[in-house]
Amino acid sequence: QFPRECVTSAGLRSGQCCPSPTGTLDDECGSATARGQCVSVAADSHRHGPQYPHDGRDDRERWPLRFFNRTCRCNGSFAGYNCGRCRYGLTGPNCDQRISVVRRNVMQMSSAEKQAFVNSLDQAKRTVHPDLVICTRRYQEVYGPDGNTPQFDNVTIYNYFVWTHYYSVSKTYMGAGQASFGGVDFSHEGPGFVTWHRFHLLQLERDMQDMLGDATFALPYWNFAIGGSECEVCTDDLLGARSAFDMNSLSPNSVFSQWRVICESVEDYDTIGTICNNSETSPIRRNPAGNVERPMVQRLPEPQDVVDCLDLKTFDTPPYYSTSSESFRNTVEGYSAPQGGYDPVVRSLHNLAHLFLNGTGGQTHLSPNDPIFVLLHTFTDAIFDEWLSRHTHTQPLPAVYPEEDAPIGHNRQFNMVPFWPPVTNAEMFVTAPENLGYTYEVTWPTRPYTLSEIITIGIVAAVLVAAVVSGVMACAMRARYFRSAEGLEPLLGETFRRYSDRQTDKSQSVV
Ligand SMILES: O=C(O)c1cc2cc(O)c(O)cc2[nH]1
Repeated sequence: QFPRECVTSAGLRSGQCCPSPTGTLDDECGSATARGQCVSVAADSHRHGPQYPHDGRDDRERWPLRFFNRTCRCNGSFAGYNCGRCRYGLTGPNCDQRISVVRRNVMQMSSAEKQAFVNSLDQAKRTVHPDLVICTRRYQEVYGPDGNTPQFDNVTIYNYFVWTHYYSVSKTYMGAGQASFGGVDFSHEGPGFVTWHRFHLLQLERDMQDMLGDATFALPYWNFAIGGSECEVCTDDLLGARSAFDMNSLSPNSVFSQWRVICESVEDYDTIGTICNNSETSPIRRNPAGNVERPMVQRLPEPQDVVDCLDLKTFDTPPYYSTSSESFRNTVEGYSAPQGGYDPVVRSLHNLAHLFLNGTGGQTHLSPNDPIFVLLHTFTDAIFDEWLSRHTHTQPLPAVYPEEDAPIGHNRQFNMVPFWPPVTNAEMFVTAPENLGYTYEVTWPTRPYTLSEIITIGIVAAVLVAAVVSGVMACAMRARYFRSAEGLEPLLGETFRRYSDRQTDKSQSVV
């Protein structure tokens, strides 16, 4: 959420977070080397949708203005909270070398690659984030009981990934004894669903690249649209098999059975207004296809669902919410049928994959605690990127992304909560290979042919075959003709000569 060096009492009171990449004076945002400068934060001021009627009550409104109003703006290829890093897809001291980050199907990785990925996730679960810390109190209480002890915690790289998701979905605290307001979600049920989760993954990938010292490290994906009720990534060489002792737990042979979740105490957050911190509590729970009360979520999405969803032409439709129809976003998110029609009982694609997991991964405030979340969302992001590349030749970007009237947090220029430095939905609404430096190695399922297409193909094929056959026959006859004309067919020539000779002899004898 915020750089460690900004959350001192003085830093918070100044409202400015413009550190120097070299740690020297007079070098805010690397201004001494023209990397960037300290500027006022631009926060979205367009009207948001009617779902949130409590303006003024939530720290996340007009993010991040409740905490900071000045931040670094980096020049050219530089990026990061102090402009000490490079934009996505670039590396080197001057950020002028291209790098390629290729996200691959986890099922096509070698055993050694799978093992390396599992180990790197486990390392991220144990490594304290080098730069960022999380707030553990609402802004009203953030200076601590004595007014001079800022309430922030260190957090590990993976737990930061979990915490940011929790913070974005948590309810609005309405005061002691009042019910918290749940009709708010800064990362789901709106157009920002795809952009928010895209940045969420990029942040984790970047943090893991830094942790590993490998700028090409790429998060893999799980193609969950394979139908059936088997969780193919739930094996001990990947995300953990089912425990033989407890249907809802992970096998002790998986390192993930040792993981403990954060952000479980929702009751406290919602009733006494606390915020999740880095404290780990219970193990991950998962029981794929085991929700007997909801048979509809016992099967994974089908390949055809991806085909149908990618065919939808409109990015999002009013009210830009979980009730939108004919919206690509609401369909890939999974509140609509794969063909786009909204139906309140339907769960498809991304939502269906979450609910299929049936446990930690199926509850929004907890779901990233189960590392399957990473693979599920890289695939969701791959579908989003494929949609962008197929549909934006005809529609200009970012104009198809709503500028106003989306649910709070989801307007085009809204800074996505709770990321730092501020990053808007619009900045993630771009094709990944050209703008964000990563690609997916993926083959998309294709639509089966319709009856009229099959008939047309049959007719065209028959005409082609007839044309080829008649062409071949014509050539053969011509060849034969030329050979005979050149006297190259002695037998026929002989027969013909003898016959004509006989005719000649006959006519001579008559005469
Ligand atoms: O009920 C749903 O549709 C549902 C559950 C769930 C969990 C999760 O972590 C998400 O990110 C989305 C989601 N949707």
